[in-house]
Amino acid sequence: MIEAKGLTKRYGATVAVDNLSFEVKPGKVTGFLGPNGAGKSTTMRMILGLDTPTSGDVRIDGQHYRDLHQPLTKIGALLDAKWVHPNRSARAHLAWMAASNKLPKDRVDTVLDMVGLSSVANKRAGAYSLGMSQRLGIAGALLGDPEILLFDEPVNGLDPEGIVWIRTFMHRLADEGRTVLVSSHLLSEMALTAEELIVIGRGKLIAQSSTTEFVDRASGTTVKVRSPQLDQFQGLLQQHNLVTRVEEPDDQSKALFVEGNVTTDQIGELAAAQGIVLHELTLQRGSLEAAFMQMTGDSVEYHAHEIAEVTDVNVPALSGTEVAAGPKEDN
Ligand SMILES: Nc1ncnc2c1ncn2[C@@H]1O[C@H](COP(=O)(O)OP(=O)(O)OP(=O)(O)O)[C@@H](O)[C@H]1O
Repeated sequence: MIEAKGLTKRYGATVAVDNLSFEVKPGKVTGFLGPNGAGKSTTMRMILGLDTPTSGDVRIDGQHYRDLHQPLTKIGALLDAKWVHPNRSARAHLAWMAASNKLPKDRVDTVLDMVGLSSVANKRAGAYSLGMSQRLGIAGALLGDPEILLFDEPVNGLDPEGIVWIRTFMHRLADEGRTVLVSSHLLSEMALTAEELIVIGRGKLIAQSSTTEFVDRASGTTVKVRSPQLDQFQGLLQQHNLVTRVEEPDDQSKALFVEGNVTTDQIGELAAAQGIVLHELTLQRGSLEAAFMQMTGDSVEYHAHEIAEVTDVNVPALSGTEVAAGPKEDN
């Protein structure tokens, strides 16, 4: 488990991470979400002892990174996929990492096989595509067979096949009981990958919950109903003070949507009590994008009009499936 308490990092006047407390538990993929500059990488660097907190604390199974006996056997990380000498082969790079951490040599071939790089293991890493480099970075993280894994933006720049591979791989690692923390600003991808979420904006915690709870809490649920007695049923639901709307998509029959976080059980029982025939009864969840916008809606309005005075949590608006990036300050 990773546990952060009041974690804070300042760079001069910039507060990169602001009194952040969270827990990352084993057996699940936890998504670490936030726009560019939110403080995700800084937090990961502090977990790994690469940056020192200005105040607060982060521990790995109760210990600071610096106090771990053989750190790579406890926690592995992919922070920067291009952090490999370009003239070294993947095998040589991993062999060097294994030797410098006193890890058994045979782990090199094991992890190359796990990430599907065995057939290109002797090629120069400098000639690798971004997808191959990400796989090599993941192999390095797995070298010590650690219980805890950190991946900073592992799917950035990957093609759809690479994205699906990484998603499936993360799920496998979590199913093996490992603690997996993955940062990303690709919300639609995180909705598929992460069971748990830690959402931050401007260094502060916005939410920590399961992905489902985050989406349901922020954007609510709707029940979709299709029925040959739709008008009659709509009237009945309105008598129960339920908010409904009817939609008629081109390719499907008319459907009724019941708002207000009602359950399919409630709607099904109302229909049964009146002998209404149902052809469909489905719970519809909002998207993670919609939830994120809802959670940060006030800030977005504020952002649009008074950007110069923003001092509190303020996550910029979203564009497509990504959290929009504000101008990043120089490091
Ligand atoms: N070494 C540094 N010196 C000064 N400022 C820094 C330094 N590292 C990070 N920052 C600033 O701290 C803030 C958080 O940056 P960080 O890279 O942790 O965010 P992030 O959420 O990982 O963003 P991205 O998605 O772009 O990787 C930003 O304002 C950034 O400019």
